[in-house]
Amino acid sequence: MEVTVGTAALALALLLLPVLYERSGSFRFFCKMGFYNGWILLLALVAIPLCALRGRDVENMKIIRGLMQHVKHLYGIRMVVRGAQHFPPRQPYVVVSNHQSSLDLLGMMEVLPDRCVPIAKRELLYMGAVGVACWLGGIIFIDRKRTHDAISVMAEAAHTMLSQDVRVWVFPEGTRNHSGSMLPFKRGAFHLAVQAQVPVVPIVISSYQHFYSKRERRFTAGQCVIQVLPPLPTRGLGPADVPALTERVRAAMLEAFEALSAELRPTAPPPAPQ
Ligand SMILES: CCCCCCCCCCCCCC(=O)SCCNC(=O)CCNC(=O)[C@H](O)C(C)(C)COP(=O)(O)OP(=O)(O)OC[C@H]1O[C@@H](n2cnc3c(N)ncnc32)[C@H](O)[C@@H]1OP(=O)(O)O
Ligand SMILES: CCCCCCCC/C=C\CCCCCCCC(=O)OC[C@@H](O)COP(=O)(O)O
Repeated sequence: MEVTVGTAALALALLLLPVLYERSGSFRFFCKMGFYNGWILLLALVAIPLCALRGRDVENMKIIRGLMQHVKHLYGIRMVVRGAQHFPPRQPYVVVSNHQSSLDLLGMMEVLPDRCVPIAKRELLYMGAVGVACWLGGIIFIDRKRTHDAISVMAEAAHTMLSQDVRVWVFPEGTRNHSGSMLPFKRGAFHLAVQAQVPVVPIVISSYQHFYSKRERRFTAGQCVIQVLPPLPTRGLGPADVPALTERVRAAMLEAFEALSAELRPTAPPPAPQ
């Protein structure tokens, strides 16, 4: 008897889920984000055995990129890449991009150059299969609570970039930023570029505000532009030039971000007839 009541309650709950999904924006938002994380976890489980054949190797980022590229279609996000010709063809460089949300992974995987690894917070390593896949992909981990250690990891990365022909992707805001603008930039990426004497390639991912907002629990289909800006050379620059370089790059990115926001902002609906 108890089992029957339990089964009936479960069946009713399952029947109600689609109704709830249809009616409640918040519920839809949590489902979509939950599925996003769950799907990436599943993809990581697929990636691990494929990547393990090579061991920890930046070439594995091609496998991770390939596995991730369909995810935008599941969410109806149309991605347009502009300025891809700005990527220097055959040399190491440091990519810097704005960081709005974990959805940035989709934009990153859309344009991630070959032999390019992100710098990520150490906590990602502990996310089960995702952490293992990231480790196998050669992602560089830093402990944000230990500035000195983070700086020595970056100094090591400067050597690896040159000796093993590796590119590095950094989110210079240092954390996700939902504000619809850009936080001040931390200087690690720019020290890295100057130490390795390689160019900085800024990438701007347009605002998600018109289709995604964590605060408003809104997540619909939408369009996103990923704009690659012209690279800035660092040859001949030293540590003293880093603050000015950081500000120059941030100003260029902010200008592009605002131009894209204005371009993509949905136009107001025409006034209703009187
Ligand atoms: C299929 C499965 C798929 C799985 C998904 C896979 C994809 C996963 C993708 C994951 C994506 C995940 C994405 C993520 O996880 S994003 C989060 C992690 N990323 C970052 O934090 C990167 C940006 N942060 C920085 O660059 C910071 O500066 C660091 C972390 C380095 C230090 O930060 P901290 O806050 O501790 O200190 P500070 O910035 O106040 O700096 C202190 C002083 O040191 C100077 N300084 C800094 N650096 C260097 C240097 N190298 N050489 C010499 N000096 C250096 C600096 O100028 C300053 O001096 P001054 O200027 O005040 O005099
Ligand atoms: C054994 C433990 C199992 C735990 C399982 C957890 C499963 C999680 C599954 C998938 C997570 C997919 C998203 C991973 C990539 C997110 C990258 C990201 O955006 O990191 C945030 C970081 O840039 C800034 O961090 P904060 O904004 O400072 O915070």
